[in-house]
Amino acid sequence: MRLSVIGCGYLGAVHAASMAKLGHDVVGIDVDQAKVNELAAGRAPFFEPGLPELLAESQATGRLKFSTDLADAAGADVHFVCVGTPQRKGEYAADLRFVDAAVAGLAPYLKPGNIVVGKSTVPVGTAARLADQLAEDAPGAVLAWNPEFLREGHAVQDTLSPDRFVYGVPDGAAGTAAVAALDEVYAAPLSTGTPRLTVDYATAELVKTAANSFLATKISFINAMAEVCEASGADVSALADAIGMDDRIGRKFLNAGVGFGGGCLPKDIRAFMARAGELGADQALTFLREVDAINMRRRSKVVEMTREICGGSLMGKRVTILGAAFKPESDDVRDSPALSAAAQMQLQGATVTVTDPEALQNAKGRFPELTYEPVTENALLNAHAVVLLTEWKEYRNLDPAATAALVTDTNIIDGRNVLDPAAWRTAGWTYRSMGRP
Ligand SMILES: NC(=O)c1ccc[n+]([C@@H]2O[C@H](COP(=O)([O-])OP(=O)(O)OC[C@H]3O[C@@H](n4cnc5c(N)ncnc54)[C@H](O)[C@@H]3O)[C@@H](O)[C@H]2O)c1
Ligand SMILES: O=c1ccn([C@@H]2O[C@H](COP(=O)(O)OP(=O)(O)O[C@H]3O[C@H](CO)[C@@H](O)[C@H](O)[C@H]3O)[C@@H](O)[C@H]2O)c(=O)[nH]1
Repeated sequence: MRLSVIGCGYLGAVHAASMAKLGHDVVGIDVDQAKVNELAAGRAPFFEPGLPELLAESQATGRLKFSTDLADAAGADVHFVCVGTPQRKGEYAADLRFVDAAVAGLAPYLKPGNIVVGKSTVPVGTAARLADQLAEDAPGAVLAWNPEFLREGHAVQDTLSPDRFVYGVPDGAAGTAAVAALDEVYAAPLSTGTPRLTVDYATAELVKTAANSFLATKISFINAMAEVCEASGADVSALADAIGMDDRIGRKFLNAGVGFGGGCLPKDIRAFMARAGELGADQALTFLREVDAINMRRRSKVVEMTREICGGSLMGKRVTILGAAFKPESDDVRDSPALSAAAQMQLQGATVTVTDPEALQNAKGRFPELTYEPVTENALLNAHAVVLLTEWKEYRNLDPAATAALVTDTNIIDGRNVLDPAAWRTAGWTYRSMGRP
């Protein structure tokens, strides 16, 4: 099939390359010329394991092209909308300008029977509004909403072998046509038995925001337990292991620490609260306000712990932060707990050096006031405190004795509960973690 993918960021670039891998002819469109140049040259404009190989492979077949000109999307049968829906400045609500612009820009190039497929995460009600707009601007084109559940760091695998497909489609013949088109696009993964659910627009939109809200709630639940563990001397990791053995609960997403960040969970729970308010259902989601508050408290908590381990003040202290990305295997620093805590420490008078294997360039753009050092050993030199905030493998595998030889004071805070407390203490470190004694 001929496909277009509008918006080639973390979602769209992986989607475009993966669809070409499935055998489709794909054109990826983005307004960012630098990003398109990189992609067109076969290079990934961000770090995502497996994406460079996929880009090279798909481009060698001639089935994957990139452009900044929406006119190049003309001729495609199915158009995927993958543009950003960030949090609006100073508000909780999602900024839908990019989605609106993408759909409006696409309309003149659509032919009757073309399918426009929204993949961006949007507030419930957006698809119905866009379908009305398309009915006027591009009669005969059909809108579907097909939310995406990929995780950064696993994006290629999640796209090619998802847990499920969710199709939000209109009633009647238009819906049948949209389902048939999406089934053809995803024929290969569907043939392996991947479940596929066909629902209305509102349900499809809500499946996505509900899933992210559930994941955020699970993380904040365990972080709330970590607060109680900190007050009582219990061990949150042992607690998570024990409750996670109950199949009804499950161990995944019960890792306590500095909390969740990224371009999805924080903004999605906020946009969901804002939308529920507009719908008069805000009471239903007041718990998400608490989920957000618990999460933000963890960032302040790690700053407080660093202050304590440094003797009560950060003034004049050298602090090394291990990790800048919001999670390992990603260079994404959007709403990164690590950088947020680092900036708070710097404001309290510390000289903060941040290291990360992939995210330093992005981090510099967001927090130019911090010091960045790509080589872990150099970043550790003469530190008064080391704070692990993104659990990259190389930080999990640090040798406590060798690390002790680099620093001024052997103080470490494990903000992701991934180090072995006994090994670090034996090597002479004052070791503290979040929710573990
Ligand atoms: N990142 C993820 O892991 C992930 C997973 C599932 C869903 N989502 C959702 O997918 C959407 C995109 O997220 P992302 O992380 O890829 O964002 P991103 O910021 O990395 O990418 C968005 C891209 O859209 C481009 N763009 C903006 N307006 C455009 C227009 N009018 N025409 C063409 N391109 C345009 C931008 O230049 C940018 O490259 C969001 O709604 C997000 O919530 C993201
Ligand atoms: O037990 C855990 C698990 C995760 N995290 C943190 O939670 C954040 C989000 O992690 P993850 O969900 O793995 O990353 P994303 O790539 O943001 O993926 C989420 O957001 C995407 C965009 O909507 C969805 O598609 C995915 O399904 C959803 O998992 C990160 O900061 C993690 O460090 C924890 O603190 N504890």
